[in-house]
Amino acid sequence: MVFESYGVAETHYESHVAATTYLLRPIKYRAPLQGAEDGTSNIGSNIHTDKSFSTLLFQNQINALQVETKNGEWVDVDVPPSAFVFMAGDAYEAWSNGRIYAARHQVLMKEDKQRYTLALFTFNKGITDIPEELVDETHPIQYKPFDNFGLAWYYLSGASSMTHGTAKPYCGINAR
Ligand SMILES: O=C(O)CCC(=O)C(=O)O
Ligand SMILES: [Fe+2]
Repeated sequence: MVFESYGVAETHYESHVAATTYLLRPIKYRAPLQGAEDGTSNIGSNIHTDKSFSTLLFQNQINALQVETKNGEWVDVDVPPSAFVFMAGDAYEAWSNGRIYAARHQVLMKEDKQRYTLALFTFNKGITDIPEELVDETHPIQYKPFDNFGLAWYYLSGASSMTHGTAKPYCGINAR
């Protein structure tokens, strides 16, 4: 759908799918500790952006995900029972030449119940080029061709902020 809406399905979708690899991660979050005083026992996952191309989330009907909007407001994501959450990762942001935003998010546990999430991450193998169709006068090129796993290792090595996006620092043009 996204590739179609940008008019790059014919030229880029097949090669994209051929280069896609998947990682399924089941996650268990414990309920907040009762009586804990440090105020952090409800943190299920710290603020981050995903290092994947895309992420699909399915949860056991316990809401806890919060996403930051572009203007810095944190919103609770109320996920209907049989719905999935689709998130764009740093690689999607770079591939789309910054048109798609990899939102920061976190997991804050509120209910006194365990939470389970199935997270399906997609990553691109090899070097990902920025489609030339997504570069024009109003969208000058912002990212260099990049290696999605290289981006993830860059983050894990501690070379960039743990709480902000990794696309700009890893493969941004004029990155600081
Ligand atoms: O459990 C969730 O809802 C989010 C998990 C997450 O952000 C992640 O694994 O990257
Ligand atoms: Fe995430």
